[in-house]
Amino acid sequence: MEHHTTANPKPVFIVGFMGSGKTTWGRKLADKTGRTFIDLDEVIVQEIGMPIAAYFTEYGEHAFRELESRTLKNIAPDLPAVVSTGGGTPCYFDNMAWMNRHGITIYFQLPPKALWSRLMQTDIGTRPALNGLSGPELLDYITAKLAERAPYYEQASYTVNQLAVRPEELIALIK
Ligand SMILES: Nc1ncnc2c1ncn2[C@@H]1O[C@H](COP(=O)(O)OP(=O)(O)O)[C@@H](O)[C@H]1O
Ligand SMILES: O=C(O)C1=C[C@@H](OP(=O)(O)O)[C@@H](O)[C@H](O)C1
Ligand SMILES: [Mg+2]
Repeated sequence: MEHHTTANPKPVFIVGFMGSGKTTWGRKLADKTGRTFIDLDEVIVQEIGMPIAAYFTEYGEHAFRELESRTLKNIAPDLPAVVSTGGGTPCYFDNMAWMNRHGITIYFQLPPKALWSRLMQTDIGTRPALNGLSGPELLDYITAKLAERAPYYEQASYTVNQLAVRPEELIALIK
């Protein structure tokens, strides 16, 4: 990928619910396009020196959202990066408008059931926004939370069906 030149130098922001594959696909997409990969949660974890769940417990969600917004806006506007955001990032402050102004935004859309089955297979404790829920209660929670967040996600430049999209289609979007 060394010789790849990126025609579009703006950062690409991937948005969507927890479990939609932002981190997994973001990394792959960056690899395939020669862009720098940035996982917003990982940058935050590096800075605070503790897991996000521990930060939530110690300082509360509001402090996390402020830190998240500040970290997002520290990303250089001319860095050709793929940025995997956190599931809540677009829904606080003017973050979504900021991302749309500074880069290309892609919403990874998935139905609640698909998100649920993925999240059920991960360590739920690492995602404080799930409140430790599992089983049918988690599905209800995902359904309600997704309905609340969808209006923000839908402001993205592109919405893709994450279950059907092929990597080449995503690459074409950001060329
Ligand atoms: N395309 C996919 N198909 C099936 N499982 C996936 C896919 N992409 C990601 N996953 C799984 O779903 C979980 C959440 O993925 P992750 O990339 O961390 O999502 P996000 O960053 O959006 O929360 C992980 O366990 C991952 O292995
Ligand atoms: O949806 C949310 O509110 C959150 C999602 C997480 O990111 P992922 O979507 O990558 O799990 C992380 O930012 C934090 O735990 C809060
Ligand atoms: Mg992630």
